[in-house]
Amino acid sequence: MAAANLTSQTLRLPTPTSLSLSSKLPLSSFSLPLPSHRRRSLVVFVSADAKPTVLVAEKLGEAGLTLLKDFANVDCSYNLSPEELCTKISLCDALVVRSGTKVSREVFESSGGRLKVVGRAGVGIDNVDLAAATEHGCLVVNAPTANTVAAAEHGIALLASMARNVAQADASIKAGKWLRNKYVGVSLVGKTLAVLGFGKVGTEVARRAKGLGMNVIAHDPYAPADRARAIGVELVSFDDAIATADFISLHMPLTPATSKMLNDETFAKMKKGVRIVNVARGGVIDEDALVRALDSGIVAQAALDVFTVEPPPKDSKLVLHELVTATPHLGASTMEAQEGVAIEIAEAVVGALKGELAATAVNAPMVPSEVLTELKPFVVLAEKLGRLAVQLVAGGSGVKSVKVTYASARAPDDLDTRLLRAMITKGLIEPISSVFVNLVNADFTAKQRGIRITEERVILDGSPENPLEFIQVQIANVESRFASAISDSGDVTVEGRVKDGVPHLTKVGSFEVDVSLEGSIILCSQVDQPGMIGKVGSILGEENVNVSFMSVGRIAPRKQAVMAIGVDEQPRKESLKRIGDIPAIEEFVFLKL
Ligand SMILES: NC(=O)C1=CN([C@@H]2O[C@H](COP(=O)(O)OP(=O)(O)OC[C@H]3O[C@@H](n4cnc5c(N)ncnc54)[C@H](O)[C@@H]3O)[C@@H](O)[C@H]2O)C=CC1
Ligand SMILES: O=C(O)C(=O)COP(=O)(O)O
Repeated sequence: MAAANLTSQTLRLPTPTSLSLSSKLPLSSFSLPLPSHRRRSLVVFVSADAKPTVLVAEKLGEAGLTLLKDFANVDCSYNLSPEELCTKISLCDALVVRSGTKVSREVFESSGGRLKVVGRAGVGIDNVDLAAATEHGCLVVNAPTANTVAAAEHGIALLASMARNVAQADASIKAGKWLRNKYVGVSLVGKTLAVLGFGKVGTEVARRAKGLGMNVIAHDPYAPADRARAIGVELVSFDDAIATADFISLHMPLTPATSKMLNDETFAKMKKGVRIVNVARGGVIDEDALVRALDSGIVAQAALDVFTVEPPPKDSKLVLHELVTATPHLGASTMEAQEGVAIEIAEAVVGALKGELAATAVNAPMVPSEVLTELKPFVVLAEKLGRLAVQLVAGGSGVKSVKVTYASARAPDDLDTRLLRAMITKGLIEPISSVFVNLVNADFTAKQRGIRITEERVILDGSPENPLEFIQVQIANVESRFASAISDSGDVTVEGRVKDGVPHLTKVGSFEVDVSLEGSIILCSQVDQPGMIGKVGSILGEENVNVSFMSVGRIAPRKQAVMAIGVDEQPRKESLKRIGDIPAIEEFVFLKL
């Protein structure tokens, strides 16, 4: 996830002797104990009571449909027009598509915030507007592995049938002809195949092509050379690949960087008579330039499964070209792949609707479940610290600059802070807006609201058993509703730790306190003196407000102090006024968690 407005740095400090170690919680799933009126999972926000509705907009294998139906109301509506999709989507929590449905910005806008998961039953997500999905807090998941072999096999099928003119010869014999001289082909053995895009499909194509006796080279700026070497493939530059190859097979995703990678200029650098296979995306080739290259003889033949516009126009020069073998985007269309993809996507969509973090998330960080289990109490702490900090800011002072400090005995690489940062952002933004923030849209929402979050790591000495010792949230350049919350650095500051699995507030401004972060909190500031706890406690008792925790932090005996009181119920306005009226109390604030 892009985090353009984030910076981080690392400091090393000794471990404070007073630190208590938090215990690990045994957790089977990831649902956060938020207040019941806003009980939401981290990733998606589907009401626990109602069965979610999943719109399946393209044909999906039966096994996947069964999995979806076990959990949700499933509406299978194929061939919807863009307008029909926009109308239906406002009634759906999840949408499942293949490559034939454009999930545009209008779809997210039309959903009215209800659409929380888009499942792409396949690999390529170029038909989904990922930026719009992220802006709308909608998780996008795909099924990245189940159709790899099918796509690779189709690539090999196209390669071999193109080389031997199978499709053209078949059409000719069916037209009553017997043209043995016209359809003399070329051999594959000993020829050089350049695989462009050495990912899952590209690797499987390379492996199979080697089995056919081809010399395989590959170009992929991001692929590790040792993975290529392991199957006897040499990684080369793009120019070397296209200049050397007798056959070129395309396997990169369609992105702004790969769009029209094959164009007049690059065709001109190819070996005359090269043959091209495309089972990736039509848009990686400039199709008009390919027609020109076929006509001029630079490209001897092309075998295409994918097109810039699908289906291509009936009079497409490319499809009708006699040197072109074409199939209607069949790469993933085997019985086995479709069953596998359907199961893979149904599991991902159901998991996401249940609030689990998806392993195949495209627009959110993937957090392994063991990391989640360990981080869970800190995730709760992070959100609550964000909530407390923002409520301490006086109205009118805009939150623009937030510094988060994570203190841990672990090495920086061992602590993934994306989840914590997202939850702090959620805590900071939700109390002051109507926006729901989740892991998908947290960084985007912060950036959009002009909030710059900087992260700092403090590396503690000592046992790295726990992921974190404390988290501190500081909001700079703001006034506070509670002056004592301003620390020596001039920032609104709150700090918390996890104790026995429960998040605690342990610092407000420069005052050390200790109150568990359950229910709500009253903070009072006064000059330390006997009887204060009793006075406040008895007012709350008379008002039938249950106190869960009380703690006083002070500079020194009988000097300035902050009293933190955890309460289970929200006190009435009058009760709070009575507390404020206690003569020794200089200021007080009620904070909802
Ligand atoms: N025709 C069909 O039915 C199917 C098509 N596909 C398409 O095949 C493509 C590859 O799929 P997978 O191998 O599963 O994805 P993948 O993500 O495993 O591999 C893609 C590879 O392309 C590389 N790449 C990115 N930019 C590149 C560039 N500028 N030049 C060269 N390589 C670049 C990446 O580093 C990555 O290794 C995708 O576009 C996908 O949509 C996949 C399955 C079926
Ligand atoms: O998985 C991919 O990227 C594909 O291109 C397969 O597309 P499909 O699901 O068959 O429409």
